[in-house]
Amino acid sequence: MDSALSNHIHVFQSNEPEVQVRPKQPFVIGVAGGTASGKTTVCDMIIAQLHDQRVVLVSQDSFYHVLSEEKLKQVHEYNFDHPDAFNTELLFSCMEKLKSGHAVDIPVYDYKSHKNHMEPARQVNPSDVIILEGILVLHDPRVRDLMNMKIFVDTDSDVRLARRIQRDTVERGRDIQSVLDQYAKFVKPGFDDFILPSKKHADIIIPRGGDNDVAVDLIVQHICTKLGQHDLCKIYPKVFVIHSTFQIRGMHTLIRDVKTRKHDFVFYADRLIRLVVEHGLGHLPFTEKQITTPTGSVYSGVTFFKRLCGVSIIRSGESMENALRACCKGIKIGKILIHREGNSGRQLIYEKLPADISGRHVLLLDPVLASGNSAVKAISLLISKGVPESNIIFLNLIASPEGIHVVCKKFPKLQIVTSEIDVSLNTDLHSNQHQRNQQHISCNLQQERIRITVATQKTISALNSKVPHCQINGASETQRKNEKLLVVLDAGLYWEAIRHFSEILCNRREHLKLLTIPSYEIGKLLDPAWKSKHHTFKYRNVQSNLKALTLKIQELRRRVALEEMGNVEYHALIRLRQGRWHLELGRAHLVLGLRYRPDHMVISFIINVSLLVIVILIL
Ligand SMILES: Nc1ncnc2c1ncn2[C@@H]1O[C@H](COP(=O)(O)OP(=O)(O)O)[C@@H](O)[C@H]1O
Ligand SMILES: Nc1ccn([C@@H]2O[C@H](COP(=O)(O)O)[C@@H](O)[C@H]2O)c(=O)n1
Repeated sequence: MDSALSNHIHVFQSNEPEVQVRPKQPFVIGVAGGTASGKTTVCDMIIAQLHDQRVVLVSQDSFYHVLSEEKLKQVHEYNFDHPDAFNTELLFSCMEKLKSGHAVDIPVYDYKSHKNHMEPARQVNPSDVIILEGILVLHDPRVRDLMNMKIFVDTDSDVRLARRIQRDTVERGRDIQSVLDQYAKFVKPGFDDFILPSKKHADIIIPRGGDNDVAVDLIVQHICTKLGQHDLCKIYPKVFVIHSTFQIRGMHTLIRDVKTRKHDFVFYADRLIRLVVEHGLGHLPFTEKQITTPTGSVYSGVTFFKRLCGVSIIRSGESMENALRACCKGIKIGKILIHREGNSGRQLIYEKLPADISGRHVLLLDPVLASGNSAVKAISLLISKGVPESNIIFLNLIASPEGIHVVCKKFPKLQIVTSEIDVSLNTDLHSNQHQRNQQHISCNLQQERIRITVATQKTISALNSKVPHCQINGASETQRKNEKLLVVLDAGLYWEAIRHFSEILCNRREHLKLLTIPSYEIGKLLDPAWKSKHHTFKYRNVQSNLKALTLKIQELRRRVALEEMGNVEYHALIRLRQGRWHLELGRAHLVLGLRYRPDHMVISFIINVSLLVIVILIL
């Protein structure tokens, strides 16, 4: 160690206990690149964007060896672009101290005098983010290993030379000739021999340096995510965030982008969901197992825990079901529907859970954990059904810090697996961004359902006017039931609507009931107990040569058997375009009826025509 320099670069202990001073490790970023590539400019941009974090910048230049008077006299012969020009031992020890939460004093380098300014030295305090910048910061493996993120600023050499001439003549007291001589003799060879080869260690290469604000934005977002996750994962050891890579950040960027098209959104959301599900499965218990391979050797492995089930929080949770099914063949999936009342109130509307759920590990599915209120309601329900808290793994794509606090404080043994903790969900949980996230997550299901729901609501209100109120016990009760029914229908739970609200539904006119709630037959498959005496249409009457329709019914049966209740193309089944109403419904019914039940249809057709004639005659 240079004695002159080490006198002035010292490391000191904080007086307070370590854990109180720095409860977490700082995030260390190394920024390397050729001379005048824009390293300092990129660092300044990162620091400006990380305005709410404590960031310190350390320059490798501060660790140039102190030159003897003799060397200073021949300074134009000195190679400042060789690794040996730096006191890397001291640099390493300072960075190590900073990383472990200790403050250090570092001198400020003066390029005009080629000296480290001893007085005053710069005190660098431990911070959330430490950026180490310099031409050769990626050269030494020990220094590299201290870094959480390694960046290489890659700028064209002609541009760098031009900048260097300008900068060194204006700011560093050099003339053009000396800059060019130094460049040819030391700077360029140093770049080729040491700086450029260190590029391979970089995690991120930024072409065009400070001009590349997209790269800087991505880096800042990544750092913010890491910083947010550090805190929460430390406070709550049962919170697991899947390892963030630029692939994952890229997918998150896409699913948040308002310009992303629906099918791209679904594709990337599905990819992320799959990663979360796979990660979540890794948190399940296992038992050790030895097997014999085809070559006769014994392999000591593990076997998965088999008593599992999924539970999705309707509606967005359903968008995670396919990923779970793809990973766990034949897994049972239950459902919980929670209705929001005001900002914090939640009402449980509907639940369908495996009867033996108390003996299973439960993967609770909801892509967005925002306020945590719905999650708390759903988890409380699972616990009331006998599921131990520690047997629940809550899987989501995006979690807000607030949601994590709410859930983890109430259920400290429950595990949360998420792909990202998003602080922006905190600021306004009911903001447009949040709503967009929610809509995005479930858009593939929702768009379908909204159309069906609007149509169904119209039908229900149209039908209500036709149902004599005396058939139901009291108008207010009817209203309440209708309201509940609409929520259930809104969730696409048609068979459940039929099962629980049969007294409202069974008095509807036949064809409208059939056409607006075509899942009736599926409901029957699920629960043969419900029967309507008014109902006449039977899909089993469909002629066997109508292959397409038969295949569709088989497909529906298969999906019902798998308990896959969402996303069924009901309209396609009845050959009706979605979003169409009265006329097309009537026409579709007439066509279907005439084809499959001509006897019935002809009679009702005659009755209708007769009624029409009577009305015309009266008028
Ligand atoms: N994108 C840019 N466009 C124009 N000039 C730039 C740009 N980035 C940096 N510079 C200039 O180039 C010189 C070197 O930039 P700097 O960020 O200090 O590079 P380094 O830290 O890699 O030596 C400075 O004078 C700076 O103002
Ligand atoms: N006394 C010195 C020390 C260093 N240099 C040159 O500075 C370059 C590194 O600084 P950047 O800001 O350009 O990254 C390096 O290439 C050295 O040649 C110097 O000229 N004099």
